[in-house]
Amino acid sequence: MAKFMVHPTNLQDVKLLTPTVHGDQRGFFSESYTARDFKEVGIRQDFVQDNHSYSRQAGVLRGLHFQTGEAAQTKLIRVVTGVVYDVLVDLRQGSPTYLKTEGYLLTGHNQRQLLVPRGFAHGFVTLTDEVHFLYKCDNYYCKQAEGGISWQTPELAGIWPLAVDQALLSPKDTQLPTLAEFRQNNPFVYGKI
Ligand SMILES: Cc1cn([C@H]2C[C@H](O)[C@@H](COP(=O)(O)OP(=O)(O)O[C@H]3O[C@H](C)C(=O)[C@H](O)[C@H]3O)O2)c(=O)[nH]c1=O
Repeated sequence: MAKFMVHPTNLQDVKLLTPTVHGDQRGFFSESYTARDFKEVGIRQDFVQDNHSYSRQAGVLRGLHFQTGEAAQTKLIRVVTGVVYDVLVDLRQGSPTYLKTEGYLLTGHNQRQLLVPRGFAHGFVTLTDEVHFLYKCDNYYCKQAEGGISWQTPELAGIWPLAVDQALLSPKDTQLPTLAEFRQNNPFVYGKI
C-alpha cells in the first residue's frame, strides 16, 4: 500500500503529502512520521527539534519567519486540529522559483504535511479557532539568527484568504520589514539564506 499521496507544488523542493490514514468506527490511526518512508519521498533530513504552537482563535497570523545562515531550518509541518492557510516565499538566490510564493490549506482533517526547505520565509494564518500546529525542524532554534518579512509585503498581495482582514500578530511580527526592506538591510545575509 502506498504510504503517501504526494501532491504537486509550484515551489522547487517544497513537498506536500498525505500519509495513509487507517480509519475505523473508533476514529483513525496514522503513522504521522517514519524516517524510512519519508526518505523514500525525498525527505531525508534528520530532524532535531519538534515544535507545537497553539492558536486559540481564527485570524492569528504567525510569520513570515526564517532563520538565516548556518541556523537555517527545514520544517516538516502538520496541523492536528483546525485549519490554517500556510504561505511560503522562496528566498534562495539561484532557485528556479526564487521570490515565488504559494499558499497551502493544511487541516486536521486533510492531514496534509508540508515540507518547507531551508531558505524559505514561512508564515500561516488560522482560519478556525483552536489550532494545534506541529512541526519538525532539522536545526535548533537560534534567536540571533531570526529573520522575517511582513505578511503585508507587496509580493504577498492577494495570496491571503479574503477572511484575513483582522489578523492578530505578535508585537514582533507587526514590526517586520517588507521583502525589499529586508533585502536592502541584509544584502549578504539575504544571499546566504
Ligand atoms: C520559534 C521558537 C520560539 N521560541 C520562543 C520564543 C518566544 O519566547 C516564544 C514565541 O516565539 P514566536 O513568537 O517567534 O513564535 P511564532 O510566531 O509561532 O514563530 C514561529 O512561527 C513561524 C510560522 C515559523 O515558521 C517559525 O518556526 C517560528 O518563527 O517561543 C522557542 O523557545 N523556540 C523556538 O523554536
